[in-house]
Amino acid sequence: MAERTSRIQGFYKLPMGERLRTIAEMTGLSEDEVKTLSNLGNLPPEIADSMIENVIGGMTYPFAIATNFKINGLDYLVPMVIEETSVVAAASNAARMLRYGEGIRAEAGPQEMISQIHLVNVTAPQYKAMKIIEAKQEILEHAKQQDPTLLKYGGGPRDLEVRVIDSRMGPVIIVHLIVDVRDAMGANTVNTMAEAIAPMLEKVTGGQARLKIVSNYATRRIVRAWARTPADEVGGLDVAKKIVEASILAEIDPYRAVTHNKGIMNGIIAVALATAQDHRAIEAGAHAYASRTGHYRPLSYWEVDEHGFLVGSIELPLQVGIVGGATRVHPVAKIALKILNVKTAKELSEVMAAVGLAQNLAALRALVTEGIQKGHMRLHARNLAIMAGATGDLIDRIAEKMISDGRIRYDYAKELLEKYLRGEPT
Ligand SMILES: CC(C)(COP(=O)([O-])OP(=O)([O-])OC[C@H]1O[C@@H](n2cnc3c(N)ncnc32)[C@H](O)[C@@H]1OP(=O)([O-])[O-])[C@@H](O)C(=O)NCCC(=O)NCCSC(=O)C[C@@](C)(O)CC(=O)[O-]
Ligand SMILES: NC(=O)C1=CN([C@@H]2O[C@H](COP(=O)(O)OP(=O)(O)OC[C@H]3O[C@@H](n4cnc5c(N)ncnc54)[C@H](OP(=O)(O)O)[C@@H]3O)[C@@H](O)[C@H]2O)C=CC1
Repeated sequence: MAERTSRIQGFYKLPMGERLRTIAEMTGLSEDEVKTLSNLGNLPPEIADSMIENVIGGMTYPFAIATNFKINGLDYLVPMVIEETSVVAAASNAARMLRYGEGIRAEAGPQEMISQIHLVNVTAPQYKAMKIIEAKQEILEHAKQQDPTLLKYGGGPRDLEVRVIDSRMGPVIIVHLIVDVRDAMGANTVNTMAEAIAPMLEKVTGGQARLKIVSNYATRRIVRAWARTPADEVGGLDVAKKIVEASILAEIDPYRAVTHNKGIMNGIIAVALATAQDHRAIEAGAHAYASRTGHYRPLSYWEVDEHGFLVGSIELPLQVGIVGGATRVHPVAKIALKILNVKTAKELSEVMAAVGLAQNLAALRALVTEGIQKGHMRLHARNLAIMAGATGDLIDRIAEKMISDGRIRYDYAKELLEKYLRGEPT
């Protein structure tokens, strides 16, 4: 085995196969392990090697379709990529409960991103803030020139906002460039514009521009979804009221709110992965929004209305695109968008918010009725059987036996496997 060291100068310059061999030799990977790792699945090697750096192989997650979604009166087949059992089943389950009327309603506002330009060493910052406002049209015009394609699609810079913030290094000026990015996630677009206008801002203020970068706190890209369904769809008024109690717990206790929101993100991130979105940006923005009052809150609420219907609503920022980033590079993301059949980034964000709301309902309903483990662990039983070493039809036999015995555990899966292999009765 070659010496194990992390200092590998010029590793990135090696061809992908050589990088893999280098790592395999250093870490003692077997031939089988090398073969598994080098399988890029449905990603062509040249794409894999250019999407990120130092690539040595691929890792495939399952690609699934959540069924039953009716959003704004339209049926959607929702692609999901995720490693967690029961998320897709749960989304489909709740989507079925929310098909009443037009199904889940969803509405996103303009697709505006914020880019920040951070100015330091500005003398008389309050006055200079006014001078920036005075030069606004000229600055926006310059920003516009950076992206003719975006202008062609009706997007482009919309506004400039200026704040003076006190800090431990004295006052700093933060300029927000607001850009309608149309169907792109928009980070690259607005970063280019921010860098282009920074010298103008330096000239106007006499200060120095430091950071010029998108803000992932995408408060100008809010999406809302809401749904109303007869209580019978979720198991009756008693269940509906318990779902409301669970929702209230998330409102008063951040320890619960974080898990409540995690359940929402199960659905949103699964769609984000299937369509190759920047899911870190989505997560960061969503959790910041959940804390906007200074207190971490749930992103969704459940209530019972005056007719005894269960009603739910969700509001969060979503920064997603159907062009740009990896969305048109990854062949599977392109297929996902085709299956989803969304025409704009706005529509994609509406679908994602609706999925988040349904995902949340499925989890809360399970939590206030049979508990999460029953449905989740039933579906997880096959994973445990595989982890224990089962193959072929033994996977289902072991999973079913664990479910019927109510003992869905790894040690029991192992015990059953050994018994089956020895031909003993179980
Ligand atoms: C798991 C279910 C759906 C079973 O639920 P069930 O009542 O046994 O399902 P069912 O057999 O009555 O089927 C109802 C529908 O569910 C779907 N469905 C049902 N089974 C499948 C399956 N195998 N594969 C795909 N889809 C499935 C399917 O759409 C089906 O409709 P149909 O097609 O028959 O007309 C239910 O128990 C459930 O919704 N559980 C919630 C599970 C969940 O939320 N999992 C997320 C992971 S846990 C977590 O990370 C988040 C959490 C929970 O901590 C968040 C929080 O605390 O808020
Ligand atoms: N903090 C963050 O979130 C950061 C994220 N990123 C990354 O940035 C990427 C996303 O940036 P993004 O700007 O979307 O990517 P791209 O630059 O790849 O795509 C946007 C470009 O697509 C072109 N375009 C074509 N059709 C349209 C349309 N209908 N609507 C809008 N634009 C259109 C535009 O011009 P043209 O064709 O002229 O390019 C536009 O500038 C992601 O990979 C993300 O991970 C990068 C830095 C920081």
